Amino acid sequence: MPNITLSAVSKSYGGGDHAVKNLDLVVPDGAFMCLLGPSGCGKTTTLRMIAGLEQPTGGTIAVGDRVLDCVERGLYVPPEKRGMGLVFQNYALWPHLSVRENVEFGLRMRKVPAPERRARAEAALKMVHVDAAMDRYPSQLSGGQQQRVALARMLAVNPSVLLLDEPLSNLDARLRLEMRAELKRIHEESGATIVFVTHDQLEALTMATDVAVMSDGELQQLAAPMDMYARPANRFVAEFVGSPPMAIVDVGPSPAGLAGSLLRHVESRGAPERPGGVGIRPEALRFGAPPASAWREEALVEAVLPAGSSWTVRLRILDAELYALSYTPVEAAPGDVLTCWTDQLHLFGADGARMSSWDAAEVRA
Ligand SMILES: Nc1ncnc2c1ncn2[C@@H]1O[C@H](COP(=O)(O)OP(=O)(O)OP(=O)(O)O)[C@@H](O)[C@H]1O
Repeated sequence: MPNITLSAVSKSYGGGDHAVKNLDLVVPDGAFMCLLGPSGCGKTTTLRMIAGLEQPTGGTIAVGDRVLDCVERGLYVPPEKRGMGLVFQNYALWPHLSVRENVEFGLRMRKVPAPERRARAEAALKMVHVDAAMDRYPSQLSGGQQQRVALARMLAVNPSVLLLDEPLSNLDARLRLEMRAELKRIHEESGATIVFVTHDQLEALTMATDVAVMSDGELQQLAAPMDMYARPANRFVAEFVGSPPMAIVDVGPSPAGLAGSLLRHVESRGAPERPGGVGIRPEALRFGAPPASAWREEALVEAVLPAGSSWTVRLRILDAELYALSYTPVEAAPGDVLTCWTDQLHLFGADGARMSSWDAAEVRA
């Protein structure tokens, strides 16, 4: 299936505020795209518009050359004619049908002959590893198994586009982890295009090939997950993606303390413009002997929080409190003073946008 293209898509409910504003988005064929953002940012509305469950109030949605929605031309293709599979947060399995019958249901509706139906249902259940429970009823399955059956039901129909709205939200932490790996495998094996809605940045980073971050109905950044993590396009994305989040130090008109120290450093490193904010990821804050090009300061250790495989350290640096995240043991105690440094600073302009000229300057340096 070709790309899904949203052009200047808007949606307002009942003439109120826009849930989605002027959205331009291309979902490439075969992509695993996550729509990521906080509650109410418009991601579910976007997914429902792609599915045809909501009609946009402005713009165009197309798959390749086939226009599915065009507000200007009064064009709208209903969900059942879009050839897309849907799984929503509250997946409903028929309680009186066995697992196999549940998966065959959609195929029966499409009048697929019985032997083929059976074979496709079994193949889909194998793909999600629930084939051993084929003759059980939903009430005899765990939540995770039920979730997989819902996925199998969708996969059996063989859609080239899968639309998933927080499908892992009812699962416990261990199952979520397992299902992330499963979904990634299913994506690779099926070759389907997946659009996945989540507010969980870890889910987006671990599974997606492309992440679209939304806020307040608007697209903030569209990028491959690790590119987004390394080079967030603006302060919103920088603070939303990453845990613990990036600290962004405001640089006012007469910066003192930590802001002053950071500003002096970036100016000495040839920052092309004066930033409005300087961001530091906790794991980019290091201890010990810094390289000559790094920013450095003395830091007072306030607390050390070991968590098995990582150590979070709360530091006071000049007038500010920052968190450092280390994946090697931190042998320090409250009251100790350490030299901390980083060579990975993120600069944002007064408007909050990333100063990519700084990234380029850093690469040259
Ligand atoms: N049927 C509706 N009628 C009126 N307003 C709606 C409707 N559906 C969504 N909205 C509003 O549109 C905005 C976007 O909602 P949407 O559900 O798309 O966000 P979301 O990012 O998916 O949030 P969540 O993660 O909480 O589901 C919100 O302000 C919401 O209140």
